Amino acid sequence: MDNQVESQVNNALMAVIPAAGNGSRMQTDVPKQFLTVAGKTLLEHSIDAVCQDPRVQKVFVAVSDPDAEFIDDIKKRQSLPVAWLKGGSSRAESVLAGVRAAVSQGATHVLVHDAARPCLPEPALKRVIDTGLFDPQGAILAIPVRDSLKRSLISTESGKGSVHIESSVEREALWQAQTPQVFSAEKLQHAIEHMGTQNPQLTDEASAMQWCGFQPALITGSIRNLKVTHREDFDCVRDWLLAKDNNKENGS
Ligand SMILES: Nc1ccn([C@@H]2O[C@H](COP(=O)(O)OP(=O)(O)OP(=O)(O)O)[C@@H](O)[C@H]2O)c(=O)n1
Ligand SMILES: C[C@](O)(CO)[C@H](O)COP(=O)(O)O
Repeated sequence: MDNQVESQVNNALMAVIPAAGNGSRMQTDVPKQFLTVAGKTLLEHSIDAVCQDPRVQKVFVAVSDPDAEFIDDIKKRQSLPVAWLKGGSSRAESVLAGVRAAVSQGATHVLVHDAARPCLPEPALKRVIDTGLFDPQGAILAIPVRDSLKRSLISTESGKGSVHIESSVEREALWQAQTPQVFSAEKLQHAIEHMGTQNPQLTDEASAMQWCGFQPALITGSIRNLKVTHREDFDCVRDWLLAKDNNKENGS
C-alpha cells in the first residue's frame, strides 16, 4: 500500500456544518439555511452534498436551537448519520462545537462545510478530501479570482459621498476561499482555540491554521459552490437545485 492510500485507510473523516447563523444580509423571515427548494431546506441539501463522498462517516450540524420544532421535522426526514448540536454567537464558535464533538467521537480529520453552500459538486468534494486527508497542512476549496480587481475610495467631490476607483489590485496570486475545508481534527481544534472564536480575522478554518503557521493547500473549487449571502445568490442556487431535481426525476 502506498503512503497516500495507507493514510486514507486509517483515517476517520467526519463533517461539521455550521448552520447557526441568522442570515442578516439576506433579510428573509427564516434564516437562509432553512429556506426550502425542491422539498428540502438548503441545510438538508448541504448535508446531502457532503455525504456524496462515502469517506464522510458522520455529520455534526450546529444550529441555534437543536430542540426547535422545525429541526425535529428535518430530523424525521433525515436518513443520514447526523448529530445535532448547539452553535454559538460566531461562525467559528459553531464550528468549534462541531469539531470538539467530532474529536470526542474519534474523528482524525474534519471537513467543515457551510450550510449556505448547498450546490457543492461531488468531484470538487472528492478533490479536497483526497488532498486534505493526505497533506498535513490540510486543504480548502477555492477559486482563482477571474475579474479585474479594484480598490475603492469614497469621493466627496460631488458634494455627496460616492464610491470611486483608487487603484487596481494585482490578482495573479489571489483566490476566493470556499468550503469544504479539510484538516486534522485535533490540529484544527487547537488552532481555533488558540486564535479565539471571536477574533474577526477568523473568517474560515484555514485562517486559524494559518495563525498557527500552516499553509493549507488550495484546491480548485467550483462557481456552483456559491455561498448564499444575498437574495440573488439564492435565486442562482434555487435554479441549480431545481434543475438537478428535474434531471433526477427524468432519470438523466
Ligand atoms: N454564529 C454563526 C454564524 C454563522 N454560522 C454559519 O456559517 C455559515 C456561513 O456564514 P454566513 O454566510 O456569514 O451566514 P450568516 O452569519 O447566517 O449570514 P450573515 O452574515 O448575513 O448574518 C452559514 O452556514 C451560517 O449558518 C454559524 O453556524 N454560526
Ligand atoms: C468560510 C467562508 O465560506 C469562506 O468563503 C466564508 O468566509 C464564510 O462566510 P462569512 O460571510 O465570512 O461569514
